[in-house]
Amino acid sequence: MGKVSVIVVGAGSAGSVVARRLIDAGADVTVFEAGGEDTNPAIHDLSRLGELWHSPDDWDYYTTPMEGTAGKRVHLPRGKVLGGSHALNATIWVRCAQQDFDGWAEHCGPEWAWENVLPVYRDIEDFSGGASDVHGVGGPIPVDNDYELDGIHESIIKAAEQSGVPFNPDYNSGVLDGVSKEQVNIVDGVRINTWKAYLKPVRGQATIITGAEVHSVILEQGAVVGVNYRQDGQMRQLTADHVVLSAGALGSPQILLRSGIGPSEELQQAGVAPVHALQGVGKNLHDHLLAPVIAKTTARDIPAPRQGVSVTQSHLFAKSRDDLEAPDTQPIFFAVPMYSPGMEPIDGTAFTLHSGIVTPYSRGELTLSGPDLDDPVNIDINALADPRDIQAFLFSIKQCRSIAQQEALAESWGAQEIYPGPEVQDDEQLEEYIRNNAVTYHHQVGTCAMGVDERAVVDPELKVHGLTGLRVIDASIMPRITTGNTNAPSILIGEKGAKFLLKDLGLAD
Ligand SMILES: Cc1cc2nc3c(=O)[nH]c(=O)nc-3n(C[C@H](O)[C@H](O)[C@H](O)COP(=O)(O)OP(=O)(O)OC[C@H]3O[C@@H](n4cnc5c(N)ncnc54)[C@H](O)[C@@H]3O)c2cc1C
Repeated sequence: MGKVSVIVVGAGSAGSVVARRLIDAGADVTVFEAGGEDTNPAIHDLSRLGELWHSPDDWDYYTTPMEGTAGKRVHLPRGKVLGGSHALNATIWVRCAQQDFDGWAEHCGPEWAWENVLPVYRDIEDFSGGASDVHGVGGPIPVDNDYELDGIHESIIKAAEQSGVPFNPDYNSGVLDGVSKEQVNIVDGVRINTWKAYLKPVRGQATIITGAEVHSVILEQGAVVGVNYRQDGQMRQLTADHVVLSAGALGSPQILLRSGIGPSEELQQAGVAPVHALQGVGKNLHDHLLAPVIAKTTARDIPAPRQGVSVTQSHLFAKSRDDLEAPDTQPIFFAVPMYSPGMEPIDGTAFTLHSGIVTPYSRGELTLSGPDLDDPVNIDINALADPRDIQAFLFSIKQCRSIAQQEALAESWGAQEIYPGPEVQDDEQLEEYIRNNAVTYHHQVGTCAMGVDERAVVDPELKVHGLTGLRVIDASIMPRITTGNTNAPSILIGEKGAKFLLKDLGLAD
C-alpha cells in the first residue's frame, strides 16, 4: 500500500505545523501556498515590520464600511508568503487565558481544556528563562524574555506602575494581569516563525507549491478527494486522501464557500451552487481592536528603531470591571506614532499607547461576492456593534491616557498627548474618537467555528461536519477569541489538529 496522501492548504502559523507533523509520520504531503518565498528582508528584521503592509507578501484585505467605525473601512493585513501571518506579525508570544480554553472545552471536550493545552505549549516553546512547571525548553519556537528593552519601553512600564498597574514579570505563567515586557519569537535579531522552525528544515521531504491559490475542494458524494487551484494563471487539480485547510480565518472560509459548502441561500446569491449546507461558514467573524493614544516627546527624542527588534516591546492586561475572571483589555505600546488613517503626522518623535479590547462581543461575517478567485470578498468584522465593547474600550483608553501623564513619561520624556488631544474629554467625545480611529489588532478568528451546534463548522477534532476527508486547522476554528494575541493559540491548534489527524489516518496511536 502506498503512503497516505494529504494536501495542506496554507503554510502559515498552523499549516506549517500540520505539514511537519504529517511528514514526520510518513505521509505524502503537498502544501499549497498562495504566496511566495520569504525573501523580503523586512520579514526577518522586526524593526522593518511596517514595510510589509501593502507589499506583495500582504493579502491587503479591507473590511466593508462599518457603522461601528463611523462608516470607515479597516485595513486587514494578512501574510501571503511562506510563514503566513507569522511572517508579518510582531511575534508577541501570548498563550492567553486558561479560561479561554476551559470555555472551549465546555462544548468541545477535555482535549481543549487548559490542563491538556499547557503541556502542548510547553512542548512548542524554547523559553529563554529556562524550563519550569509552566515553561518548556528545546521546542521548535523560541520565546525570548531576556532581550534588552529600549529606554522608552522601560519608561512606559514604569509609568504604568506609577498609575497603579502591577508589574508582571511573566504573563505566560498563568496570570495575565499587569504590565509586562513582551515575550517574542526572535533569535539574534531574526524572526523565527513556524515555516522556518517546523517546515523549512524538511521542505525536501514534501511537495511545496508556492504561488498556488486554492479555489475550492473537490467533492464526490460527501467525500473530499482533492483541490482545484490556480497556478500561473491556469486552473489545475490535485487529488489526495485527505485535505487540510490552514488558510487562516479569512482564507479557509472562502475556500469552503467557493466549494459550495456554507449557507445555501447566500451561496446562490453569490453564484455558487450549494453542495453541502453549513450555516456557520464565514459567520462568527470577530477580532480584537485598538485605538491609539499618541504622545509627542518634547524633552528628548526617542532613538530610531534598533535593527532586529520590534518597535513594540511592552503591553499590559487589565480588567475593565471588577467582576471579570480574566482581563478584557490589552493595551500595547509602541516606540513610534501608530497613526490611524487620516491623522496628521506629528513633528519630532512620539510613542503610542494603543488602548485595546480583547474579549469583544461584536460578531461579523465574511461572504463571497462571486464564485471566482478574483471576485472580491466582503469582510465585515462588525466592529463595535455591541455597546459592551465600547464600555471596555473607554476603560482602556482612559487607562492609557493616565499612563502617558505619569512622571516616568511626562517628566523624563516631556510626553505631551497629541491624540486624542485635550479637546476630547467626556465619554461621548471619547467614544466618537474610538469609532473614528479604531484599527485591527490583527486577530481575526471564528469563521469556521469548532463545536457541536448548528452554527459549528468543524467538530471538536476539527473535521468539517457532514463530510469526510476534510479538516480545518487554523485560527478560524476558534469558537470564541482568546484573551490576547492569537498566534500562540493558532500554533497550538496546529499541534492539536495534527494529533487528531494522524490518529485518524492510522499514523499515530
Ligand atoms: C500584522 C500582524 C501582526 C500580528 N501580530 C501578532 C503578534 O505579535 N502576536 C500574535 O500572537 N499574533 C499576531 N498576529 C496574529 C497571528 O499572526 C495570526 O492569528 C496567526 O498567524 C494565524 O495563523 P493561521 O495559521 O490561522 O493563518 P496564517 O498564518 O495567516 O496562514 C494562512 C496561510 O494560508 C495561505 N492561504 C490563504 N488562502 C489561500 C489559498 N486560497 N490558497 C493557498 N494558500 C492560501 C496564506 O497565504 C497564509 O500563508 C498578527 C497578525 C498580523 C497580520
